[in-house]
Amino acid sequence: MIALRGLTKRYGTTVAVADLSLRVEPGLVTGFLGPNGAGKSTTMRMVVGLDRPTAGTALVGGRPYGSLRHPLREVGALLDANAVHPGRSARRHLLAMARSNGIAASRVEEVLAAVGLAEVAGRRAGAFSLGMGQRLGIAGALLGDPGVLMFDEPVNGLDPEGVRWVRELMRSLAAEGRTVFVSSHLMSEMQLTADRLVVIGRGRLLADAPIEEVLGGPQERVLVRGRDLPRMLATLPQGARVVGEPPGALVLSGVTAQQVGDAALAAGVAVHELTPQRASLEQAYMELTAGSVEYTSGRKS
Ligand SMILES: Nc1ncnc2c1ncn2[C@@H]1O[C@H](COP(=O)(O)OP(=O)(O)OP(=O)(O)O)[C@@H](O)[C@H]1O
Repeated sequence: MIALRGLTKRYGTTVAVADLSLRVEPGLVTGFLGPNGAGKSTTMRMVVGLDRPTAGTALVGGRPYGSLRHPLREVGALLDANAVHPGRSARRHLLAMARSNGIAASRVEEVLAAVGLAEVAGRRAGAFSLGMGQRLGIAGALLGDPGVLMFDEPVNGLDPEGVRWVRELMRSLAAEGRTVFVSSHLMSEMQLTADRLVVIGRGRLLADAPIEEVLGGPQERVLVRGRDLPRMLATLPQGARVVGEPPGALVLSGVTAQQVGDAALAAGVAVHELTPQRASLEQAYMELTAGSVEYTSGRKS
């Protein structure tokens, strides 16, 4: 578990992280979201002792990172995939990390195979592609078989197969009972991967909840396309509302797809499409962070 209490970081007059208190629980994938500059990387860096909090605490398994004897066995982190000596091979890089943390050299071969780098492990890390660098960073995080894992933008630069691999890896690490804390700007990917979400903006906590709650619960919308839709509206149950009118269709809330289908049948209206629509995380995220975006393009929409 990761526990933050009143965690605060200032750089001069910039408040990067402001009084953040939360727990990242084991057995779940917790997504960490926020606009550029929101303070995600700074928060993660403080958890692993790379930055000193101005105030507050960050604990891993109940202890400060600095007091862990073999930190890589407690918490693995992918924070900056470029933080590898470019002249070193992937294998030598991992062997050096293993040695300093009392980890068996055989584990290096295991993680190289797990991330798909076994065949290129002898090559200079400096010649790696962005995606290979990410895989090497993930290998480093997994090296000590830790109970807590943090990944800052792990799918950055990965191809679709790699993105899917990361998703499955996160899910399986959580299923093994580990704590998985992962930041990303890819909302569609987070929607598929995370159980819980922590959203911050300008260093402050905006949401800390199960993903379903952030998405606004199970109230579905239903898109219906067909002929004579206005005729059908009269037969819908009470509570049904039209919330959108894309060309040739209606978007309804307050009813299920089944109720809409039944109402259409009762009204003798031909239906060409009937689709339940879930709120997208992107939409929910945009609404949550609307007031906290630091860097915006000039265009207003
Ligand atoms: N070493 C530093 N010196 C001064 N300011 C810093 C430093 N590191 C981060 N900041 C500032 O702290 C704020 C938070 O930055 P941080 O990198 O943690 O955000 P982030 O949420 O990870 O952003 P992104 O999504 O763009 O990676 C920003 O305003 C940033 O400019």
